[in-house]
Amino acid sequence: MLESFFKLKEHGTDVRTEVLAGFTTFLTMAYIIFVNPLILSKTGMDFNAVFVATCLAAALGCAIMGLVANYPMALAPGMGLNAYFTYSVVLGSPGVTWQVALGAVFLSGIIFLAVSLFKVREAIVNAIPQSLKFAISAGVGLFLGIISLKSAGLITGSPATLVTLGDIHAPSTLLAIFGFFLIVALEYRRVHGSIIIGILAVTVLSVVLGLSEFKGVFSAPPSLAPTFMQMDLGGALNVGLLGVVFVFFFVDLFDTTGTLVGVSHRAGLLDKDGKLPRLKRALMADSVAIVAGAAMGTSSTTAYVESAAGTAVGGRTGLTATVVAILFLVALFLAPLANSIPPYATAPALCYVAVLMARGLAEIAWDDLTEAAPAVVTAIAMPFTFSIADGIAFGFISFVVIKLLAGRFSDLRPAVVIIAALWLMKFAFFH
Ligand SMILES: Nc1ncnc2[nH]cnc12
Repeated sequence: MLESFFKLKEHGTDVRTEVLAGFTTFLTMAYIIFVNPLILSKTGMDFNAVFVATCLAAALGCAIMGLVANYPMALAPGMGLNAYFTYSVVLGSPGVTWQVALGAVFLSGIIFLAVSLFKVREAIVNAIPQSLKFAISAGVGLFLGIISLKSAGLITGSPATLVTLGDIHAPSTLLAIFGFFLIVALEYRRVHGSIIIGILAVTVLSVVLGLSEFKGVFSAPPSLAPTFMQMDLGGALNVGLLGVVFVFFFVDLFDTTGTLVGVSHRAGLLDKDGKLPRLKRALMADSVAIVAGAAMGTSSTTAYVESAAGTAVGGRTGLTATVVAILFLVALFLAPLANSIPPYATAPALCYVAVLMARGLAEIAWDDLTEAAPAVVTAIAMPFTFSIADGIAFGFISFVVIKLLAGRFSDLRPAVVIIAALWLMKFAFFH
């Protein structure tokens, strides 16, 4: 039955390989069930409810990806947008509650669903300059980088220089540094689950040193009630939040499309035209999980680059993603373990994901100043304004201005000029 449903033989794989691939991918991305609740609960959201929402949104996204799209790609609430949700949308904007932010995620998911079903998606993706696409993902990496350094205690605020070196003798900071080196070393040696091993190693040392409390491993799944159906759609429809909805939609569109195509390319799943044959279904898996995730209580779900770990050990079909979905359901029983993990144990994982995402910088056309300058502006503005949205805005505006000044009018697609003009108006009238 599995054979015919997932067309295993046709893809040159078997049940054993697919199950192994599912376990491998799950282990590389399971850190999100600990990291996501820690980040989102800073907004006042209930930690345990976010933990449950994270597991369920990931399980739903993976199940649709596996059973409907038949791809070995896993999904979960994405790093980057969870930080944007917390630090920029809720903590950074007076009056915006986490309920309103969830409403914005929900709306972005509906737009994503509509755009994926109709042909608009390709038009949008094709209209955005390559260098800005890579700069956005690299900038999100740098944004995660500054957050990780802050939560590790490695940097701190300074009235004279804005940021400065933190207390590098603090035991928690030293543990975070150790965790990062451990993850990089294990990853270099191709140990599966290196990120989760790093998080757990720091947690165990922290408990042994008496810095944090161990609250157990297993329990019945906690209640979802504190965040379930709490989103405020009316609040999110406020004109001042249109930019936020746009950023959730826009970043996820590039994040997911880029990841799906990148991982599929490496796994040999693209057709002879370099396209993903069932991309529409794959994007549907993501948009449904975004909408359901917002209703349950988490920021946007996205396709995970970590899926490459599973395809590297032979995962080729939706059975891999289905196994990941089942494992996320099993993870619902790990709430006490999630509650035992201190922020400085997840900081190394954030920093490692920053390393992965910064890779986009290599793809920028460095020899063309009119491409490189806006790309660098985009990427560095994200950590320094502490906002993915401002980074995107700076990127589009500087791209248009620089191309105009250089007389390179043919490089300017109407969509890019319109987006730049809208951001400029927002800065002029709403900031
Ligand atoms: N935003 C993201 N995009 C792709 N893969 C990820 N893994 C964790 N966060 C991710």
